[in-house]
Amino acid sequence: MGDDKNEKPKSVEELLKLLSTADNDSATQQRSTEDYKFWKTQPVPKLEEKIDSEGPIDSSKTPDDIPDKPLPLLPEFEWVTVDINNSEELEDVYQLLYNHYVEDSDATFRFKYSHEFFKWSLKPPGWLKEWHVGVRVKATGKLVAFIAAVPTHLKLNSSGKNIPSVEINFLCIHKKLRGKRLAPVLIKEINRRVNKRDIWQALYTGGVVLPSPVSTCRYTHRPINWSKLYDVGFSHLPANQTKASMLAYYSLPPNTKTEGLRPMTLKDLDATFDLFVKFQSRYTLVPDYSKDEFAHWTLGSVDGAKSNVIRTFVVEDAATGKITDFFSYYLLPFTVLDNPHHDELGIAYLFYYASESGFDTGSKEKLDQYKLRLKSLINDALITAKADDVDVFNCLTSQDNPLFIEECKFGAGDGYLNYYLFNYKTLPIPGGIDSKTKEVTHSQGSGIGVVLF
Ligand SMILES: CCCCCCCCCCCCCC(=O)SCCNC(=O)CCNC(=O)[C@H](O)C(C)(C)COP(=O)(O)OP(=O)(O)OC[C@H]1O[C@@H](n2cnc3c(N)ncnc32)[C@H](O)[C@@H]1OP(=O)(O)O
Repeated sequence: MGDDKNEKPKSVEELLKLLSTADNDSATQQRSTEDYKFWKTQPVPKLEEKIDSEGPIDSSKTPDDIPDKPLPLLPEFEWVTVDINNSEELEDVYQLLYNHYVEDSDATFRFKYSHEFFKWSLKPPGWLKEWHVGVRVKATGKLVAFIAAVPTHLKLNSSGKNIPSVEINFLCIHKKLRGKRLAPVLIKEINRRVNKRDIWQALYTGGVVLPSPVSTCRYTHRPINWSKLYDVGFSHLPANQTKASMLAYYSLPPNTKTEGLRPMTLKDLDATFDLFVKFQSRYTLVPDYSKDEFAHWTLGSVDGAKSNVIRTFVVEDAATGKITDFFSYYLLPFTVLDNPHHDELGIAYLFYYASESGFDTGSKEKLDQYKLRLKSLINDALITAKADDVDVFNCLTSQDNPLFIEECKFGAGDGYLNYYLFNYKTLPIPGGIDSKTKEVTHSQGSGIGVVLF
């Protein structure tokens, strides 16, 4: 965690880094597109390319041009469509990801995806079963690889283009099958299935540097339960501090401060959606959600049942009844292995938010007012997250996050997240960090207005 240079982040940070940066080292950085055996064959911009115009890279195909059958696998494996409505099949995905997705080198922490988390992230409105693609061992039925697409529309506010797309996520191969070029086969298969539905663009993120990121954001972390983070080895005690001083520094008031703050309900949907749509125009790359999609992503379900994965709060003006602000975050804990005191770490990730105070930030005075409002809202998010047993609150340098990161005591981590568009060229989008030093640019936000898991 970067709030103190003396802290030496260990396993949790390492885990996030694996998810977010993987081989973000200088050796990888120096690869040219020609070194990417698979990616150099795909419709993505080259690393060396200077982009001067925006638009699809290959727009020559129709669904009829796309093969009806997947590429062949080795005879002992078979393609499957995973039915996540079937609890046994969902459990297969859970087990594959739990055991093989991302792990720190000590195997101390693992992402604790839940069935509910998968249902939320893999079943937004318009989801298709055939886009949950697996590879099973024919003899045993064991699921050994997975990749998923969910439908979305992306909007590039730079050009006003609306792009029917998918988000690709949860690419995972069993550890024993790594390095065997199965990933390109999975990517081609999900591409085939998506193309068959006449969709030709995709958004995906990753730590790996591939041809070619449209933006790069950095992870930042805000300790909430510092002593627990210290106990499990996430936070370290800086030489010039005491445990008491660290606890005092990260302590939070018991109650939220914003007047009219309360959990969002279905009856807030119309007003919150309008606020969101208007607010999102400040970023370059945003999801163009329908109201149904927005309801799914902010409420989890529209049947009134409390979600265990997504929290959304609105601010209602007492005098006018108007929704003036909202924020949301999702919960994705870590399992802590082999620790005598703790078996779980509560983790929240900032998701979407909006504030009327962001509509006019033209003057310094207005910008300062907006920054103050953001600080106050995010502090309240930390307080509500604490009540949900969250131990650390993470956010990227996407959206306007750099405007409150320092003020709200988030520390810059080692993890970077690259954003990619498949089959679409666009000018580079600022990711809230300096392109050379990679430090958070506190004076301005980023152009990335979309959040993936
Ligand atoms: C229009 C619709 C389009 C749809 C498709 C849009 C594109 C979607 C793209 C996918 C977005 C996924 C978003 C997420 O889910 S990001 C999460 C990725 N998953 C993990 O990190 C989990 C743990 N790791 C694994 O399970 C494996 O290591 C994976 C599966 C990642 C690679 O397996 P393995 O280690 O056994 O490798 P290989 O021998 O089979 O294959 C090597 C080739 O694969 C390229 N590689 C490695 N990692 C990634 C990566 N994260 N994105 C894209 N490509 C990647 C690599 O550069 C090399 O190509 P090239 O260097 O030779 O060229």
